[in-house]
Amino acid sequence: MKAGVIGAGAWGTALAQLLAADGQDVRLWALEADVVDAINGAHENPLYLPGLPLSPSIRATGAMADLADRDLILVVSPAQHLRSVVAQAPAGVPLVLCSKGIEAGTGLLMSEVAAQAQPTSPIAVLSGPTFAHEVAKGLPTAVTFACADQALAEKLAARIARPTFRPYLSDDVVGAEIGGAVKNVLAIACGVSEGAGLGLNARASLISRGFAEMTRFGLARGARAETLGGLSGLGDLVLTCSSTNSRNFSLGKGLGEGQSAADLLSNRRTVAEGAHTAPVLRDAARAAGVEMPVVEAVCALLADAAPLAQVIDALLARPLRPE
Ligand SMILES: NC(=O)C1=CN([C@@H]2O[C@H](COP(=O)(O)OP(=O)(O)OC[C@H]3O[C@@H](n4cnc5c(N)ncnc54)[C@H](O)[C@@H]3O)[C@@H](O)[C@H]2O)C=CC1
Ligand SMILES: O=C(CO)COP(=O)(O)O
Repeated sequence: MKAGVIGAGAWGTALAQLLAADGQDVRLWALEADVVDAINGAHENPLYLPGLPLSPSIRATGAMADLADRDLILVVSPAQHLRSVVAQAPAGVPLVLCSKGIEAGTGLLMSEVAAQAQPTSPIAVLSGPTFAHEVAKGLPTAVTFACADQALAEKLAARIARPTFRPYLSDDVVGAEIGGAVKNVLAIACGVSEGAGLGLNARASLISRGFAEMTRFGLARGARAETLGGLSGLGDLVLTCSSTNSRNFSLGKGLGEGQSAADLLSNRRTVAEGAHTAPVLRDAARAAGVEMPVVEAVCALLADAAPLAQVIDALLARPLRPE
């Protein structure tokens, strides 16, 4: 069994550790040479997953050609870089997409991007409530594992499942992807609420009304309601909207405390996917005639286009309507 992982950020490193925990040969492609050296030398990733000893059976590389002998590849780059890394991956090898987002410029989901970049590679999606550091420590975790081909899904999920890591199978690839992409934007909204001291009632309302937005958008794009209400939708929404362990929630918290989006987004090493997804999602929703007022509010704050008090007042002053 020869798995490869593309992307040695927090999540790619955690997934490599999960796969290698029983001594399996895992090859991990990293962008940064110092990350390659640290993983191969000291068996750690101080840049993206500090403080966690990694299995010596993970071999890091900076050369995509070193993944040529892999029979399964997990793609874990930031969403906006998925096209370029998948284009460099070996052709025809099953790809498990673990990035969460929508491509700027095209409005495509990650599976659609990957299908364009590697048309001969079978594609699956792994998504759900998964803080990287918890998975790397072996804490219990469940995810949605979606693939149009259910026989392949069973085979691949069995390769990835571990005693504390439980994939649930689905054939709703679009649903799994939309949940993961939209919840990042809603997590920014919940962070804003926290930073501005709006209280727990406000947060619960944002989660519920945000879930209504996710459902409306997902159904319009062909997702199934039960997928959106599952691990990759509601499950991940609840996780990411509740903790400063989430980069998206933390970004929102900064906004809610009055910091500017420009300052919060400049020079960050780690990715807050919701900031990239928000404007693309807003445009896609508008084009589809789907109302997403919470997403619109997040976009206004990210663009530093309106004062926080005005954005909050506008959300609360919307016309009364049936739930
Ligand atoms: N961290 C987490 O707990 C989870 C993250 N994810 C998703 O995984 C994806 C990757 O996130 P993380 O591993 O957290 O990243 P991270 O924020 O820990 O690290 C940033 C990553 O971006 C890479 N990068 C920067 N510029 C790049 C370029 N030009 N081309 C390719 N890669 C580049 C860096 O090498 C690094 O691997 C995101 O879509 C995220 O939403 C999904 C589930 C959990
Ligand atoms: O996707 C995640 C957990 O499932 C990680 O969330 P953040 O990217 O907001 O840290």
